[in-house]
Formats: sequence, C-alpha cells, structure tokens
Amino acid sequence: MAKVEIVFFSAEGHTARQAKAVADGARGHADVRVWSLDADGNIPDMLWETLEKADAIIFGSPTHMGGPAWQFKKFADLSSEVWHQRGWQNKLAGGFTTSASTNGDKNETLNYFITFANQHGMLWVSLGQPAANKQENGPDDMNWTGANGGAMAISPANSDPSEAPRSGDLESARAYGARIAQMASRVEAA
Ligand SMILES: Cc1cc2nc3c(=O)[nH]c(=O)nc-3n(C[C@H](O)[C@H](O)[C@H](O)COP(=O)(O)O)c2cc1C
Repeated sequence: MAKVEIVFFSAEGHTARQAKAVADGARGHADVRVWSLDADGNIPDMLWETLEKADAIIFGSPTHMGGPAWQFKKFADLSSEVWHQRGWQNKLAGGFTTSASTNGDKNETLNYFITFANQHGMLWVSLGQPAANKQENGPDDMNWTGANGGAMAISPANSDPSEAPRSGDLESARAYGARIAQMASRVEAA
C-alpha cells in the first residue's frame, strides 16, 4: 500500500480537525500517518526518515498573517537538509489551510506549499473539486471557498474547533485526502 504522511501545525485545533478529515479520506486507499508540529515547530527526529519513505506528503497550517504559521516555516527551513539530498524528489504533495476570514489570504498559504513542494521536486496534487458558487450554496457545501490549489476551510474567529471547520470544508478535506491517496497508489503501482 502507498504511504501517505500528513505533517501539519495547529495552534488552536481547527487545522487539526481539517488534518483528521484529510487523513480519514486517505485511509482505505493508503497507509496514512498524521504528524503534528509542536508549539516550537519541532517534529520527532525519526520523522525525517519516515518522510523519505513516503509516496505522498500532505502539508497543513493555519493561515497566519497571510501565509503559513512560523512553526510550519521552521519545519520547511529544516527540510533544506533533505532538499540537498533530493530526498523528496518525485513524491506527491498536497496541502490544506484554515483561517478565520472567508478569504483571509488562504491562497497565499497554499501557494507557499506549492512553491515548497516545487523546491523539493515533488508533484503537486490540486484539489480537483468544483466550486460551490451558486446563490443557494453555503458552508455546508463542499468547496464553498472555491479553492483549487488545495483544501481550504473557514473557521470563524469566535468558533471552537468542535464547531469549525464546518461540514462542507471537512467533506472537501476528506475528498482531497482520498484523491491524493488514490494518486499515490497509482504511482506506486506504476
Ligand atoms: C497570529 C495569527 C495570525 C492570523 N492571521 C490570519 C490571516 O491572515 N487570515 C485569516 O483569515 N485568519 C488569520 N488568523 C486566524 C486563524 O487563521 C484562525 O484562527 C485559524 O482557525 C487557526 O487555526 P488553528 O485553530 O489550527 O490554530 C490568524 C490568527 C493568528 C493567531
């Protein structure tokens, strides 16, 4: 079975819920593990070795000040060691983010993930879901944010992680996890 590793940061738990949804979607199609960066942006040392054996790595962070949280950037900077060795070359990559505002510059975070994956020579998997952009659509619909580059979620500023991301964003995250895991299985089989 293909190996999918999910590496994310979450300060308050909203991105953690999104990460769980991505993982739930991926399970059944691949071996899936979820790794949370700690408050200092650190991961266990052994994780670097694990990531080198992955078929796909999915990155996640809340959007903070129009980009990924510094804890994620710390992880990204530390990965320069792997970059030197081309350790993630040709692995699949995907990414997800949640933020408080409807827009909130979430696309900047996804674009950062895409650039980061490109630096490593990875192959980016788009969201692959139509936007729910009709008058009757709302937060319970899949891809209400109209994302393309990866999974987005809106977690209103006064929401508890038990309340947000809301059902449509979680469904989007699950479908995105399934998409990446299915692609990883195809690549593994090829
Ligand atoms: C330092 C900081 C910066 C933030 N910047 C943004 C932002 O640029 N856009 C936005 O919509 N929300 C912003 N937020 C709100 C968070 O993205 C939002 O609370 C998110 O759900 C947090 O995810 P978490 O619960 O996984 O930590 C910011 C929050 C913090 C603490």
